[in-house]
Formats: sequence, structure tokens, C-alpha cells
Amino acid sequence: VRGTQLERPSGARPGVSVRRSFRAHAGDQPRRPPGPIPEPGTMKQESAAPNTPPRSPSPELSAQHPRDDDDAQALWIFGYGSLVWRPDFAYSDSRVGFVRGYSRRFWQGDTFHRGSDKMPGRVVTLLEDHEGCTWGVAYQVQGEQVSEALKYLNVREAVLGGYDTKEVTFYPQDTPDQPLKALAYVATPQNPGYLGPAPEEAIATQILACRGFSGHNLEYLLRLADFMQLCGPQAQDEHLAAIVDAVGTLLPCFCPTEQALALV
Ligand SMILES: N[C@@H](CCC(=O)N[C@@H](CS)C(=O)NCC(=O)O)C(=O)O
Repeated sequence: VRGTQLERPSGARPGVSVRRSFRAHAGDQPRRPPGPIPEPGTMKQESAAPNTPPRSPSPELSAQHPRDDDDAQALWIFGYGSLVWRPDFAYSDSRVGFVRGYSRRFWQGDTFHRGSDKMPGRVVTLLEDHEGCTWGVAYQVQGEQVSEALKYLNVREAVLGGYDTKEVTFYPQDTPDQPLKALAYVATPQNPGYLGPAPEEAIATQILACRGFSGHNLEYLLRLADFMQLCGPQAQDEHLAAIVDAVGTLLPCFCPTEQALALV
């Protein structure tokens, strides 16, 4: 998946106009805070939050597929939001697939990457749902990549985003009979940025109005919708599709008319 072009499967559902094809890990890098672009793993702790050391994964999680040298262990990290298109850490392998028992929801507020303190954006988290299934990308990190990735994600996801780590079972699309243990970052209702449920129209309005250091909230929504369209018709996310449809309905209200443009 890394840097390759996933061809859109035939019969993909109509909806967001998918640009040519989804380049999962390439394309223009979203904006970051002013100043030098931090290398993965070097983002300084920019929040007032205490210096939280990266949570080391459970022994089972990091014991998977140990390489020749025993202490170099492999870890899978599951991404289902911005990590799908912008992991920004070094990894050795990646798989498209899904986790069961969770549904993706735009219920986490974001005052850094896709919003501000005055106008928090909305990004995704996982909701425990016995009937749920969430598609995304799992990345395998090995050796030194493990600590680098965890250090970087601790800042990006935990310190700046309010996410916590959770162990999930990931089913690769091509080998669903060989599931993998993976680490996921989940925003629980106990984190201060959690916004919780809202009508999809209200979520769409908020997304249309917000932007942050990583770019517009609409880009976040559409890149995720792009990915989902390319996963194939079997990968349904009705919540995401309803928000994209609501954005399509609302967009004319947010787009200046020719007359208004002529006035500027
Ligand atoms: N943890 C989810 C969601 C991650 C996510 O979207 N986190 C936000 C933090 S609030 C982020 O990193 N945003 C970067 C961006 O919007 O480009 C994932 O695995 O993708």
C-alpha cells in the first residue's frame, strides 16, 4: 500500500468524487505548525499535558513475529482516520483490512490538527459496537521503528489529540483467516476533547467550518472517504457516507456566489 496507487475497484459506490486513485502515503503533506517540519518522533510535547512517556505495547502485542535477533520485535499499528493517509512514521509493511466490534465515529473534537480552541474540528474515534466493522490500514514497525513510531504517535495522538492506546484484532483484507494483534489509538468519552454523538448534518457543518495546523477538516473527511471507496463495496461506513452526503448538500451554502466573488 505504501506509496503505491490503489486502483478503484469496479462498482465502487457513488459518493465522493475519488480523484484519479488513492495514493495512500504520498501526495501533498498537510500544513503543520509554523517552523521547521518535525521529523517523525521528534515532535516536541507542545501541550500543557505532562510529559507522558509513550505507552509500551503489551508483551503479546510486541511479541508477534519476533525477528532473528530476539529483542528486535515487530508491532502492528492500526490506523482508521488520518493514519490511513498520513502515518508519518517509518514502517516495514502495511495491510488494508478491518477490525470487528468497533464502529468509526466523528465524535472526537480536535483543536490542533483540524480545528482551533474557538472552533474545534471533528475527527474519528472507535466506538465499541458488537455489530461494528471498521476498515483501515495496519502498519508493521520493527526494531528501532517501534520506539520511533510510539514516541511520534504519543505526541500526535495522545498529547495533541487526546487518544489512548487499545489492543485490537486486525483482519487483513487478503488473509482474514490470519488475524493480527494491533495497537490502535482510540479517543474515549473520558478525554477532554470528546464531543460525542451529533446529527450528521451538524457534524458536516462543523467540518465545513473548521481548519487547523494540519489543514482543513474537510480534507480529513474526503481523504477518509476516498480510502473507503477504494476498499471496495464490501467496506461500508454509513456514518461516514451520511456526513459526506450532508457536506454535498451544505456546500452551496458555504461557497461564495459569483456575485459575492465579483465584489471582492
Ligand atoms: N487514531 C485514529 C485517528 C487519528 C487522527 O485522526 N488523529 C488526529 C489527531 S486529533 C491526527 O493525527 N490528525 C492529523 C491530521 O489531521 O492530518 C487513526 O488511527 O487514524
